[in-house]
Amino acid sequence: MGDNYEAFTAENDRLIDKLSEEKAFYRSKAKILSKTDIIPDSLYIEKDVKRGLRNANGTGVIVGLTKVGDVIGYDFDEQGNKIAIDGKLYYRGYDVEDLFNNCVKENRFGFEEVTYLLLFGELPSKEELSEFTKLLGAKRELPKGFARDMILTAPSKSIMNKLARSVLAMYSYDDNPDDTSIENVLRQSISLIGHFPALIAYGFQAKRSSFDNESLHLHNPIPELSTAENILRMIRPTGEYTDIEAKLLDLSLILHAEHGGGNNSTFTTHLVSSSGTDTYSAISAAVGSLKGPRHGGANIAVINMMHDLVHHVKDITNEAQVEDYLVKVLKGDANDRSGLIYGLGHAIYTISDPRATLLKSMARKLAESKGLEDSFHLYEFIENRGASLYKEVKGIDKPMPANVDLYSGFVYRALNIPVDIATPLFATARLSGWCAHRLEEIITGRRLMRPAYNGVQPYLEYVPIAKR
Ligand SMILES: CC(=O)SCCNC(=O)CCNC(=O)[C@H](O)C(C)(C)COP(=O)(O)OP(=O)(O)OC[C@H]1O[C@@H](n2cnc3c(N)ncnc32)[C@H](O)[C@@H]1OP(=O)(O)O
Ligand SMILES: O=C([O-])CC(=O)C(=O)O
Repeated sequence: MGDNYEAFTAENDRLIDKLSEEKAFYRSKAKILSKTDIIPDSLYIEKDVKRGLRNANGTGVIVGLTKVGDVIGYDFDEQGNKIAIDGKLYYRGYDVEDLFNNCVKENRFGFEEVTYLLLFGELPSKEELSEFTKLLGAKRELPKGFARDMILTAPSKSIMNKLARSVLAMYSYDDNPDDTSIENVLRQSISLIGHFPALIAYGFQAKRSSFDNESLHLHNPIPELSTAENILRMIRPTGEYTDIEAKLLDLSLILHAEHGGGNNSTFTTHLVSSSGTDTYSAISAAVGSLKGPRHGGANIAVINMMHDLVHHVKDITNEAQVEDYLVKVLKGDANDRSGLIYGLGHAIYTISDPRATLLKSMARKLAESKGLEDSFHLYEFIENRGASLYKEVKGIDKPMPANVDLYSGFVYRALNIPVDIATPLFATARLSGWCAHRLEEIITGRRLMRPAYNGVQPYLEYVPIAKR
Protein backbone atom coordinates (compact mmCIF):
# COMPACT_ATOMS: atom_id res chain seq x y z
CA MET A 1 0.00 0.00 0.00
CA GLY A 2 2.78 2.44 1.08
CA ASP A 3 4.80 1.76 -2.10
CA ASN A 4 1.67 2.09 -4.22
CA TYR A 5 0.76 5.33 -2.54
CA GLU A 6 4.23 6.78 -3.05
CA ALA A 7 4.27 5.70 -6.69
CA PHE A 8 0.81 7.25 -7.12
CA THR A 9 1.77 10.62 -5.56
CA ALA A 10 5.08 10.70 -7.49
CA GLU A 11 3.19 10.09 -10.72
CA ASN A 12 0.65 12.74 -9.76
CA ASP A 13 3.41 15.29 -8.97
CA ARG A 14 5.09 14.46 -12.28
CA LEU A 15 1.83 15.06 -14.17
CA ILE A 16 1.22 18.35 -12.31
CA ASP A 17 4.81 19.50 -13.12
CA LYS A 18 4.30 18.54 -16.76
CA LEU A 19 1.01 20.45 -16.91
CA SER A 20 2.51 23.58 -15.37
CA GLU A 21 5.53 23.29 -17.69
CA GLU A 22 3.15 23.07 -20.64
CA LYS A 23 1.13 26.03 -19.34
CA ALA A 24 4.31 28.09 -18.95
CA PHE A 25 5.30 27.17 -22.53
CA TYR A 26 1.96 28.38 -23.93
CA ARG A 27 2.10 31.54 -21.82
CA SER A 28 5.60 32.50 -22.93
CA LYS A 29 4.88 31.73 -26.62
CA ALA A 30 1.58 33.64 -26.45
CA LYS A 31 3.42 36.66 -25.05
CA ILE A 32 5.91 36.59 -27.92
CA LEU A 33 3.24 35.96 -30.55
CA SER A 34 1.07 38.82 -29.34
CA LYS A 35 3.97 41.14 -30.21
CA THR A 36 5.27 39.38 -33.36
CA ASP A 37 1.87 39.23 -35.01
CA ILE A 38 0.96 42.87 -34.44
CA ILE A 39 0.65 44.85 -37.68
CA PRO A 40 0.35 48.60 -37.01
CA ASP A 41 -2.91 50.37 -37.90
CA SER A 42 -0.87 52.78 -40.06
CA LEU A 43 0.06 49.96 -42.48
CA TYR A 44 -3.59 49.04 -42.98
CA ILE A 45 -4.25 52.68 -43.89
CA GLU A 46 -1.13 53.02 -46.07
CA LYS A 47 -1.98 49.90 -48.07
CA ASP A 48 -5.68 50.74 -48.17
CA VAL A 49 -6.68 47.40 -46.68
CA LYS A 50 -10.40 46.94 -46.14
CA ARG A 51 -9.99 45.62 -42.60
CA GLY A 52 -12.95 43.42 -41.64
CA LEU A 53 -14.05 43.85 -45.27
CA ARG A 54 -15.23 47.36 -44.38
CA ASN A 55 -14.76 50.64 -46.22
CA ALA A 56 -13.42 53.66 -44.34
CA ASN A 57 -16.96 54.89 -43.59
CA GLY A 58 -17.87 51.55 -41.99
CA THR A 59 -19.99 50.27 -44.88
CA GLY A 60 -19.28 46.72 -46.06
CA VAL A 61 -17.16 46.03 -49.14
CA ILE A 62 -19.52 44.75 -51.86
CA VAL A 63 -18.46 41.16 -52.60
CA GLY A 64 -21.59 39.79 -54.23
CA LEU A 65 -25.10 40.28 -55.50
CA THR A 66 -28.12 38.52 -54.07
CA LYS A 67 -31.86 38.24 -54.63
CA VAL A 68 -32.44 36.33 -51.38
CA GLY A 69 -32.44 39.16 -48.85
CA ASP A 70 -31.78 42.87 -48.53
CA VAL A 71 -30.67 44.77 -45.43
CA ILE A 72 -31.05 48.56 -45.42
CA GLY A 73 -29.49 50.47 -42.55
CA TYR A 74 -28.21 53.79 -43.91
CA ASP A 75 -28.49 56.22 -46.77
CA PHE A 76 -26.18 58.85 -48.30
CA ASP A 77 -26.70 62.60 -48.57
CA GLU A 78 -25.84 64.62 -51.69
CA GLN A 79 -22.22 64.94 -50.57
CA GLY A 80 -21.94 61.17 -50.25
CA ASN A 81 -21.95 61.19 -46.43
CA LYS A 82 -23.53 58.24 -44.71
CA ILE A 83 -26.79 59.14 -42.95
CA ALA A 84 -28.62 57.17 -40.30
CA ILE A 85 -32.11 55.86 -41.07
CA ASP A 86 -34.53 53.33 -39.59
CA GLY A 87 -33.62 49.81 -40.67
CA LYS A 88 -35.54 47.72 -43.16
CA LEU A 89 -35.21 44.02 -43.98
CA TYR A 90 -36.57 42.24 -47.05
CA TYR A 91 -36.87 38.52 -47.76
CA ARG A 92 -37.00 37.97 -51.53
CA GLY A 93 -38.38 41.51 -51.86
CA TYR A 94 -41.02 41.20 -49.11
CA ASP A 95 -40.76 43.39 -46.01
CA VAL A 96 -40.16 41.13 -43.00
CA GLU A 97 -42.52 43.31 -40.95
CA ASP A 98 -45.34 42.42 -43.36
CA LEU A 99 -44.53 38.71 -43.15
CA PHE A 100 -44.48 38.95 -39.35
CA ASN A 101 -47.63 41.07 -39.01
CA ASN A 102 -49.59 38.88 -41.38
CA CYS A 103 -48.88 35.77 -39.31
CA VAL A 104 -49.98 37.64 -36.18
CA LYS A 105 -53.15 38.82 -37.95
CA GLU A 106 -54.05 35.37 -39.27
CA ASN A 107 -52.89 33.68 -36.04
CA ARG A 108 -50.97 30.99 -37.90
CA PHE A 109 -47.48 29.57 -38.18
CA GLY A 110 -45.31 31.27 -40.79
CA PHE A 111 -41.76 29.90 -40.57
CA GLU A 112 -42.41 27.15 -43.16
CA GLU A 113 -43.89 29.71 -45.55
CA VAL A 114 -40.84 31.96 -45.10
CA THR A 115 -38.56 28.96 -45.73
CA TYR A 116 -40.43 28.23 -48.96
CA LEU A 117 -40.15 31.88 -49.97
CA LEU A 118 -36.40 31.99 -49.30
CA LEU A 119 -35.64 28.71 -51.06
CA PHE A 120 -37.86 29.11 -54.11
CA GLY A 121 -38.05 32.89 -54.45
CA GLU A 122 -41.85 33.22 -54.36
CA LEU A 123 -44.69 32.99 -51.88
CA PRO A 124 -46.40 29.57 -51.97
CA SER A 125 -50.07 29.04 -52.76
CA LYS A 126 -52.09 27.26 -50.06
CA GLU A 127 -51.61 23.91 -51.85
CA GLU A 128 -47.88 24.47 -52.41
CA LEU A 129 -47.40 25.33 -48.74
CA SER A 130 -49.33 22.28 -47.65
CA GLU A 131 -47.22 20.00 -49.91
CA PHE A 132 -44.04 21.65 -48.68
CA THR A 133 -44.90 21.27 -44.98
CA LYS A 134 -45.71 17.60 -45.65
CA LEU A 135 -42.29 17.19 -47.27
CA LEU A 136 -40.60 18.88 -44.29
CA GLY A 137 -42.66 16.71 -41.93
CA ALA A 138 -41.36 13.58 -43.65
CA LYS A 139 -37.80 14.75 -42.90
CA ARG A 140 -38.32 15.49 -39.18
CA GLU A 141 -37.13 12.13 -37.92
CA LEU A 142 -33.36 11.58 -37.84
CA PRO A 143 -31.81 8.64 -39.72
CA LYS A 144 -31.99 5.35 -37.81
CA GLY A 145 -29.39 5.19 -35.02
CA PHE A 146 -28.24 8.79 -35.56
CA ALA A 147 -29.35 10.13 -32.16
CA ARG A 148 -27.71 7.22 -30.33
CA ASP A 149 -24.49 6.97 -32.36
CA MET A 150 -23.83 10.60 -33.28
CA ILE A 151 -25.36 12.63 -30.45
CA LEU A 152 -25.78 10.66 -27.24
CA THR A 153 -22.47 8.79 -27.33
CA ALA A 154 -20.44 11.99 -27.74
CA PRO A 155 -22.34 14.82 -26.04
CA SER A 156 -20.86 18.29 -25.95
CA LYS A 157 -21.15 21.18 -23.52
CA SER A 158 -21.71 23.35 -26.56
CA ILE A 159 -24.92 22.54 -28.42
CA MET A 160 -23.63 24.58 -31.37
CA ASN A 161 -20.47 22.47 -31.63
CA LYS A 162 -22.60 19.35 -31.33
CA LEU A 163 -24.85 20.72 -34.06
CA ALA A 164 -21.93 21.41 -36.40
CA ARG A 165 -20.63 17.87 -35.83
CA SER A 166 -24.10 16.42 -36.40
CA VAL A 167 -24.39 18.29 -39.70
CA LEU A 168 -20.99 16.98 -40.80
CA ALA A 169 -21.96 13.46 -39.71
CA MET A 170 -25.10 13.64 -41.89
CA TYR A 171 -22.72 13.30 -44.86
CA SER A 172 -22.24 9.63 -43.93
CA TYR A 173 -26.00 9.03 -43.98
CA ASP A 174 -26.45 10.50 -47.47
CA ASP A 175 -26.14 8.17 -50.49
CA ASN A 176 -25.26 11.06 -52.79
CA PRO A 177 -23.42 13.59 -50.59
CA ASP A 178 -21.01 15.27 -53.01
CA ASP A 179 -23.35 15.98 -55.90
CA THR A 180 -23.70 19.79 -56.08
CA SER A 181 -26.44 19.81 -58.73
CA ILE A 182 -29.28 22.22 -57.83
CA GLU A 183 -31.68 19.32 -57.50
CA ASN A 184 -29.48 17.42 -55.09
CA VAL A 185 -28.57 20.47 -52.99
CA LEU A 186 -32.29 21.30 -52.71
CA ARG A 187 -32.94 17.75 -51.48
CA GLN A 188 -30.13 18.05 -48.92
CA SER A 189 -31.30 21.51 -47.82
CA ILE A 190 -34.89 20.43 -47.18
CA SER A 191 -33.68 17.34 -45.40
CA LEU A 192 -31.43 19.42 -43.10
CA ILE A 193 -34.19 22.00 -42.48
CA GLY A 194 -36.48 19.13 -41.46
CA HIS A 195 -33.82 17.56 -39.21
CA PHE A 196 -32.57 20.65 -37.39
CA PRO A 197 -35.23 20.76 -34.62
CA ALA A 198 -34.33 17.19 -33.58
CA LEU A 199 -30.58 17.86 -33.93
CA ILE A 200 -30.68 20.87 -31.59
CA ALA A 201 -33.19 19.32 -29.17
CA TYR A 202 -31.27 16.05 -28.80
CA GLY A 203 -27.96 17.90 -28.55
CA PHE A 204 -29.55 19.93 -25.76
CA GLN A 205 -30.95 16.85 -24.00
CA ALA A 206 -27.58 15.05 -24.27
CA LYS A 207 -25.84 18.06 -22.75
CA ARG A 208 -28.32 18.31 -19.88
CA SER A 209 -28.12 14.67 -19.02
CA SER A 210 -24.32 14.36 -19.37
CA PHE A 211 -23.18 17.66 -17.87
CA ASP A 212 -26.08 19.13 -15.86
CA ASN A 213 -27.15 15.97 -14.07
CA GLU A 214 -30.69 16.10 -15.48
CA SER A 215 -32.84 13.22 -16.71
CA LEU A 216 -32.65 12.38 -20.39
CA HIS A 217 -35.87 13.07 -22.33
CA LEU A 218 -36.03 12.13 -25.99
CA HIS A 219 -39.37 12.87 -27.62
CA ASN A 220 -39.92 11.90 -31.24
CA PRO A 221 -40.69 14.70 -33.66
CA ILE A 222 -44.22 14.69 -35.09
CA PRO A 223 -44.47 15.23 -38.87
CA GLU A 224 -47.75 17.17 -38.66
CA LEU A 225 -46.39 19.75 -36.22
CA SER A 226 -44.75 23.02 -37.20
CA THR A 227 -41.03 23.64 -36.67
CA ALA A 228 -41.74 25.73 -33.55
CA GLU A 229 -44.07 23.12 -32.05
CA ASN A 230 -41.62 20.30 -32.69
CA ILE A 231 -38.83 22.27 -31.00
CA LEU A 232 -40.90 22.99 -27.87
CA ARG A 233 -42.11 19.39 -27.76
CA MET A 234 -38.58 17.99 -27.96
CA ILE A 235 -36.82 20.37 -25.55
CA ARG A 236 -39.44 20.18 -22.78
CA PRO A 237 -39.26 17.19 -20.42
CA THR A 238 -43.05 16.73 -20.59
CA GLY A 239 -43.26 17.60 -24.30
CA GLU A 240 -46.00 20.12 -23.44
CA TYR A 241 -46.40 23.64 -24.75
CA THR A 242 -49.19 26.13 -25.35
CA ASP A 243 -50.34 27.39 -28.73
CA ILE A 244 -49.30 30.95 -27.77
CA GLU A 245 -45.77 29.81 -26.85
CA ALA A 246 -45.38 27.99 -30.17
CA LYS A 247 -46.72 30.96 -32.18
CA LEU A 248 -44.34 33.36 -30.42
CA LEU A 249 -41.39 31.06 -31.06
CA ASP A 250 -42.51 30.80 -34.71
CA LEU A 251 -42.44 34.62 -35.00
CA SER A 252 -38.93 34.67 -33.61
CA LEU A 253 -37.86 32.02 -36.16
CA ILE A 254 -39.32 34.17 -38.95
CA LEU A 255 -37.27 37.15 -37.78
CA HIS A 256 -34.02 35.15 -37.66
CA ALA A 257 -34.36 33.33 -40.99
CA GLU A 258 -32.37 35.60 -43.29
CA HIS A 259 -30.11 38.64 -43.28
CA GLY A 260 -28.56 39.21 -46.68
CA GLY A 261 -25.34 37.72 -48.01
CA GLY A 262 -22.80 39.61 -45.93
CA ASN A 263 -23.54 38.55 -42.36
CA ASN A 264 -20.70 36.40 -41.07
CA SER A 265 -22.41 33.00 -41.21
CA THR A 266 -24.13 33.54 -44.57
CA PHE A 267 -20.93 34.88 -46.03
CA THR A 268 -19.22 31.76 -44.64
CA THR A 269 -21.80 29.70 -46.54
CA HIS A 270 -21.04 31.60 -49.76
CA LEU A 271 -17.28 31.39 -49.21
CA VAL A 272 -17.16 27.68 -48.39
CA SER A 273 -19.71 26.81 -51.11
CA SER A 274 -17.59 28.66 -53.68
CA SER A 275 -14.91 25.97 -53.34
CA GLY A 276 -17.39 23.42 -54.72
CA THR A 277 -17.56 21.46 -51.47
CA ASP A 278 -20.56 19.48 -50.19
CA THR A 279 -23.63 20.89 -48.40
CA TYR A 280 -22.70 19.39 -45.01
CA SER A 281 -19.24 21.00 -45.01
CA ALA A 282 -20.69 24.40 -45.95
CA ILE A 283 -23.51 24.36 -43.40
CA SER A 284 -21.37 23.08 -40.52
CA ALA A 285 -18.96 25.95 -41.18
CA ALA A 286 -21.88 28.41 -41.04
CA VAL A 287 -22.96 26.94 -37.69
CA GLY A 288 -19.43 27.51 -36.38
CA SER A 289 -19.55 31.12 -37.50
CA LEU A 290 -22.96 31.81 -36.00
CA LYS A 291 -21.80 30.52 -32.61
CA GLY A 292 -19.43 33.49 -32.16
CA PRO A 293 -20.51 36.07 -29.54
CA ARG A 294 -20.12 38.95 -31.99
CA HIS A 295 -22.66 37.24 -34.25
CA GLY A 296 -25.52 34.85 -33.33
CA GLY A 297 -23.85 33.80 -30.06
CA ALA A 298 -24.57 37.31 -28.82
CA ASN A 299 -28.04 36.16 -27.71
CA ILE A 300 -26.46 33.89 -25.07
CA ALA A 301 -23.80 36.53 -24.34
CA VAL A 302 -26.60 39.05 -23.60
CA ILE A 303 -28.22 36.67 -21.12
CA ASN A 304 -24.87 35.96 -19.44
CA MET A 305 -24.14 39.70 -19.28
CA MET A 306 -27.53 40.29 -17.66
CA HIS A 307 -26.79 37.59 -15.05
CA ASP A 308 -23.47 39.24 -14.35
CA LEU A 309 -25.15 42.65 -14.08
CA VAL A 310 -27.81 41.41 -11.65
CA HIS A 311 -25.04 39.76 -9.63
CA HIS A 312 -22.92 42.92 -9.41
CA VAL A 313 -25.51 45.72 -9.26
CA LYS A 314 -27.22 46.03 -5.88
CA ASP A 315 -30.39 47.67 -7.19
CA ILE A 316 -31.19 47.11 -10.87
CA THR A 317 -33.83 49.87 -10.76
CA ASN A 318 -31.13 52.39 -9.81
CA GLU A 319 -29.95 53.88 -13.11
CA ALA A 320 -26.71 55.30 -11.70
CA GLN A 321 -25.65 51.87 -10.44
CA VAL A 322 -26.51 50.25 -13.79
CA GLU A 323 -24.53 52.96 -15.60
CA ASP A 324 -21.50 52.33 -13.38
CA TYR A 325 -21.63 48.68 -14.33
CA LEU A 326 -21.97 49.43 -18.06
CA VAL A 327 -19.01 51.83 -17.92
CA LYS A 328 -16.97 49.02 -16.36
CA VAL A 329 -18.09 46.71 -19.20
CA LEU A 330 -17.02 49.27 -21.80
CA LYS A 331 -13.65 49.70 -20.11
CA GLY A 332 -13.14 45.95 -20.16
CA ASP A 333 -13.33 45.74 -16.35
CA ALA A 334 -16.57 43.77 -16.01
CA ASN A 335 -18.41 40.75 -17.43
CA ASP A 336 -16.23 38.83 -19.93
CA ARG A 337 -13.81 41.81 -20.23
CA SER A 338 -14.31 42.02 -23.99
CA GLY A 339 -15.37 45.67 -23.65
CA LEU A 340 -18.62 44.88 -25.50
CA ILE A 341 -22.16 45.55 -24.42
CA TYR A 342 -23.74 42.55 -26.10
CA GLY A 343 -26.98 43.10 -28.00
CA LEU A 344 -25.96 46.61 -29.07
CA GLY A 345 -24.38 47.75 -32.32
CA HIS A 346 -24.67 46.54 -35.86
CA ALA A 347 -22.56 46.46 -39.02
CA ILE A 348 -25.41 47.89 -41.14
CA TYR A 349 -28.25 49.22 -38.98
CA THR A 350 -27.82 52.71 -37.56
CA ILE A 351 -31.03 53.96 -35.94
CA SER A 352 -32.88 50.66 -35.57
CA ASP A 353 -32.88 46.96 -36.39
CA PRO A 354 -36.48 46.17 -37.46
CA ARG A 355 -36.23 42.71 -35.87
CA ALA A 356 -35.22 44.18 -32.51
CA THR A 357 -38.20 46.55 -32.71
CA LEU A 358 -40.59 43.63 -33.29
CA LEU A 359 -38.95 41.43 -30.65
CA LYS A 360 -39.09 44.32 -28.21
CA SER A 361 -42.83 44.65 -28.70
CA MET A 362 -43.15 40.90 -27.99
CA ALA A 363 -40.87 41.26 -24.96
CA ARG A 364 -42.92 44.17 -23.58
CA LYS A 365 -46.18 42.21 -23.79
CA LEU A 366 -44.58 39.13 -22.22
CA ALA A 367 -43.06 41.27 -19.45
CA GLU A 368 -46.47 42.72 -18.62
CA SER A 369 -48.18 39.34 -18.58
CA LYS A 370 -45.42 37.58 -16.59
CA GLY A 371 -44.54 40.34 -14.11
CA LEU A 372 -41.05 40.86 -15.60
CA GLU A 373 -41.33 44.65 -15.96
CA ASP A 374 -38.18 45.48 -13.96
CA SER A 375 -36.09 43.19 -16.09
CA PHE A 376 -37.64 44.56 -19.30
CA HIS A 377 -36.88 48.15 -18.22
CA LEU A 378 -33.29 47.16 -17.60
CA TYR A 379 -32.97 45.94 -21.20
CA GLU A 380 -34.66 49.10 -22.42
CA PHE A 381 -32.33 51.27 -20.34
CA ILE A 382 -29.29 49.54 -21.85
CA GLU A 383 -30.72 50.10 -25.33
CA ASN A 384 -31.39 53.79 -24.67
CA ARG A 385 -28.17 54.60 -22.82
CA GLY A 386 -25.62 52.34 -24.59
CA ALA A 387 -24.50 54.69 -27.38
CA SER A 388 -24.22 57.78 -25.14
CA LEU A 389 -22.21 55.83 -22.55
CA TYR A 390 -19.93 54.58 -25.34
CA LYS A 391 -19.39 58.20 -26.38
CA GLU A 392 -18.63 59.25 -22.80
CA VAL A 393 -16.13 56.43 -22.31
CA LYS A 394 -14.49 56.28 -25.77
CA GLY A 395 -15.15 59.79 -27.06
CA ILE A 396 -16.62 58.35 -30.26
CA ASP A 397 -20.08 59.06 -31.56
CA LYS A 398 -21.17 55.68 -32.89
CA PRO A 399 -24.69 54.50 -33.71
CA MET A 400 -25.38 51.58 -31.44
CA PRO A 401 -28.93 50.35 -31.96
CA ALA A 402 -30.35 47.36 -30.16
CA ASN A 403 -29.76 44.40 -32.48
CA VAL A 404 -31.80 41.21 -32.90
CA ASP A 405 -29.91 39.53 -30.06
CA LEU A 406 -30.82 42.02 -27.32
CA TYR A 407 -34.47 41.15 -26.80
CA SER A 408 -34.53 37.57 -28.17
CA GLY A 409 -33.03 36.15 -24.97
CA PHE A 410 -35.60 38.02 -22.91
CA VAL A 411 -38.39 36.59 -25.06
CA TYR A 412 -37.00 33.04 -24.73
CA ARG A 413 -36.62 33.39 -20.98
CA ALA A 414 -40.20 34.63 -20.67
CA LEU A 415 -41.30 31.65 -22.78
CA ASN A 416 -39.40 29.34 -20.43
CA ILE A 417 -37.01 28.31 -23.19
CA PRO A 418 -33.55 27.45 -21.75
CA VAL A 419 -30.68 29.87 -22.40
CA ASP A 420 -28.52 27.12 -23.90
CA ILE A 421 -30.86 26.72 -26.82
CA ALA A 422 -30.94 30.41 -27.86
CA THR A 423 -28.14 30.28 -30.48
CA PRO A 424 -29.20 26.82 -31.76
CA LEU A 425 -32.69 28.31 -32.32
CA PHE A 426 -31.06 31.09 -34.32
CA ALA A 427 -29.22 28.43 -36.38
CA THR A 428 -32.46 26.50 -36.99
CA ALA A 429 -34.05 29.65 -38.40
CA ARG A 430 -31.02 30.92 -40.34
CA LEU A 431 -30.49 27.51 -41.98
CA SER A 432 -33.26 28.46 -44.44
CA GLY A 433 -31.32 31.60 -45.44
CA TRP A 434 -27.99 29.73 -45.61
CA CYS A 435 -29.47 27.09 -47.94
CA ALA A 436 -31.03 29.73 -50.21
CA HIS A 437 -27.67 31.53 -50.40
CA ARG A 438 -25.76 28.29 -51.03
CA LEU A 439 -28.06 27.54 -53.96
CA GLU A 440 -27.57 31.08 -55.25
CA GLU A 441 -23.78 30.72 -54.96
CA ILE A 442 -23.88 27.48 -56.94
CA ILE A 443 -26.28 28.85 -59.55
CA THR A 444 -24.90 32.32 -60.11
CA GLY A 445 -21.69 32.91 -58.06
CA ARG A 446 -19.57 30.36 -59.91
CA ARG A 447 -16.17 31.79 -58.89
CA LEU A 448 -13.81 30.51 -56.21
CA MET A 449 -13.72 33.29 -53.58
CA ARG A 450 -10.13 34.16 -53.16
CA PRO A 451 -9.31 37.63 -51.83
CA ALA A 452 -5.72 38.71 -51.26
CA TYR A 453 -3.58 39.34 -48.20
CA ASN A 454 -0.64 41.67 -48.67
CA GLY A 455 2.55 40.08 -47.25
CA VAL A 456 4.26 42.59 -44.92
CA GLN A 457 6.88 40.33 -43.33
CA PRO A 458 10.38 41.28 -44.62
CA TYR A 459 12.10 38.30 -46.32
CA LEU A 460 14.85 36.65 -44.24
CA GLU A 461 17.83 34.43 -44.97
CA TYR A 462 17.48 30.89 -43.60
CA VAL A 463 19.77 30.17 -40.61
CA PRO A 464 20.80 26.51 -40.15
CA ILE A 465 19.73 25.10 -36.79
CA ALA A 466 23.31 24.82 -35.45
CA LYS A 467 23.80 28.55 -35.94
CA ARG A 468 20.66 29.81 -34.20
C1 LIG B 1 -27.06 38.55 -35.38
C2 LIG B 1 -25.95 39.48 -35.22
O1 LIG B 1 -24.87 39.14 -35.57
S1 LIG B 1 -26.25 41.01 -34.58
C3 LIG B 1 -24.76 41.48 -33.77
C4 LIG B 1 -24.61 40.72 -32.47
N1 LIG B 1 -23.38 41.10 -31.79
C5 LIG B 1 -23.34 41.78 -30.64
O2 LIG B 1 -24.36 42.16 -30.07
C6 LIG B 1 -21.97 42.01 -30.05
C7 LIG B 1 -21.76 43.47 -29.69
N2 LIG B 1 -21.67 44.29 -30.86
C8 LIG B 1 -20.55 44.30 -31.64
O3 LIG B 1 -19.56 43.62 -31.39
C9 LIG B 1 -20.56 45.21 -32.85
O4 LIG B 1 -21.50 46.22 -32.70
C10 LIG B 1 -20.80 44.46 -34.18
C11 LIG B 1 -19.69 43.45 -34.41
C12 LIG B 1 -22.13 43.75 -34.16
C13 LIG B 1 -20.84 45.46 -35.30
O5 LIG B 1 -19.76 46.25 -35.20
P1 LIG B 1 -19.50 47.55 -36.09
O6 LIG B 1 -20.55 48.54 -35.91
O7 LIG B 1 -19.26 47.10 -37.46
O8 LIG B 1 -18.28 48.14 -35.45
P2 LIG B 1 -16.80 47.58 -35.39
O9 LIG B 1 -16.76 46.09 -35.18
O10 LIG B 1 -16.08 48.14 -36.55
O11 LIG B 1 -16.32 48.28 -34.07
C14 LIG B 1 -15.97 49.64 -33.98
C15 LIG B 1 -15.66 49.93 -32.54
O12 LIG B 1 -16.90 49.98 -31.81
C16 LIG B 1 -16.85 49.09 -30.73
N3 LIG B 1 -18.18 48.53 -30.49
C17 LIG B 1 -19.07 48.14 -31.43
N4 LIG B 1 -20.16 47.64 -30.82
C18 LIG B 1 -19.92 47.71 -29.49
C19 LIG B 1 -20.66 47.33 -28.36
N5 LIG B 1 -21.85 46.74 -28.45
N6 LIG B 1 -20.12 47.54 -27.14
C20 LIG B 1 -18.92 48.11 -27.02
N7 LIG B 1 -18.16 48.49 -28.06
C21 LIG B 1 -18.67 48.29 -29.28
C22 LIG B 1 -15.88 48.02 -31.16
O13 LIG B 1 -15.36 47.31 -30.06
C23 LIG B 1 -14.83 48.83 -31.90
O14 LIG B 1 -13.97 49.41 -30.96
P3 LIG B 1 -12.39 49.56 -31.28
O15 LIG B 1 -12.31 50.44 -32.50
O16 LIG B 1 -11.89 50.21 -30.03
O17 LIG B 1 -11.84 48.19 -31.53
O1 LIG C 1 -25.99 41.22 -40.61
C1 LIG C 1 -25.18 41.02 -39.70
O2 LIG C 1 -23.99 41.40 -39.74
C2 LIG C 1 -25.58 40.32 -38.48
C3 LIG C 1 -27.04 40.10 -38.32
O3 LIG C 1 -27.76 40.95 -37.86
C4 LIG C 1 -27.59 38.82 -38.74
O4 LIG C 1 -26.89 37.99 -39.34
O5 LIG C 1 -28.78 38.58 -38.48
